[in-house]
Amino acid sequence: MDFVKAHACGNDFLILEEAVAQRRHAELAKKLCSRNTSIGADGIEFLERRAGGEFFLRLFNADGSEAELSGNGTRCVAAWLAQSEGLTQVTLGTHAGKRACTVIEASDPVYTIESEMGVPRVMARAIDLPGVGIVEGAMVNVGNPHFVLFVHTDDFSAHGMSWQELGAKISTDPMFAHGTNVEFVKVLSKSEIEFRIFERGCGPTTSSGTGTCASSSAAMVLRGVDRELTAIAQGGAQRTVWPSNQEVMRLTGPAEIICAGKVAGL
Ligand SMILES: N[C@@H](CCC[C@H](N)C(=O)O)C(=O)O
Repeated sequence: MDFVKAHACGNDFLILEEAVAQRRHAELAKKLCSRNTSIGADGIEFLERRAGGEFFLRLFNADGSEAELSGNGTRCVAAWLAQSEGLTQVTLGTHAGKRACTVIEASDPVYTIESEMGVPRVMARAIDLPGVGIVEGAMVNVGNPHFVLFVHTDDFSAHGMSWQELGAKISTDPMFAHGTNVEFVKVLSKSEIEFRIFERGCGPTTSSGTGTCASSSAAMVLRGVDRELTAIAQGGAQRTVWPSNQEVMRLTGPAEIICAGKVAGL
């Protein structure tokens, strides 16, 4: 079975052709994303080639759960199609709708790509978390679900817990029927935020495309920061542009093709 591995600011993905999955998506994700016993990744993008040259992506997290989309994963696939097929503009279907990607700089194997990420929906919300109490934040939908908290601590801790510990609790709390991604956001200035990510289905990651959009849109709507932002995660910075609440957000960041190979025994 052929695979490609790519990453965007350390958020890493395997890319497999949908045709090889044969309904084993969840099983393959759990197996191949394992970092000690297989290739290792935060998720798998299954790339389906449809009639008329259209593409469709199904994203499975490392725990085998299926998500609506990934921002970084989508960009990794766009980078792969740029490298392997010379496509500099590509629209990729996802369960959250189509995402148009444009290569704005190619320095193989690193591609800088701008993606249209849909219209974020931001709703301020306080949740009552068992054993923790009331947690103020925002539910944000950018195609997939996010809960964004604003923090002021140096280490992104909140409510007396590390962000990893609190992120795990929020991500799996039953009030989120389908689970949620969680971001801990610090506003550094009108034009810059820094954040940490606890991802539904894989835990802490060094970057997230949808997490970048969720954190940025929450900061724009609820903290009045600029509509063009630099959003810094542990794996690097991405840029977001959101002219108004009704418009599509654009996300720009890198994606790097790491390797391609064959999985033994499959
Ligand atoms: N890292 C991704 C998001 C992947 C999906 C997420 N874990 C979910 O379950 O919604 C990104 O870059 O957006």
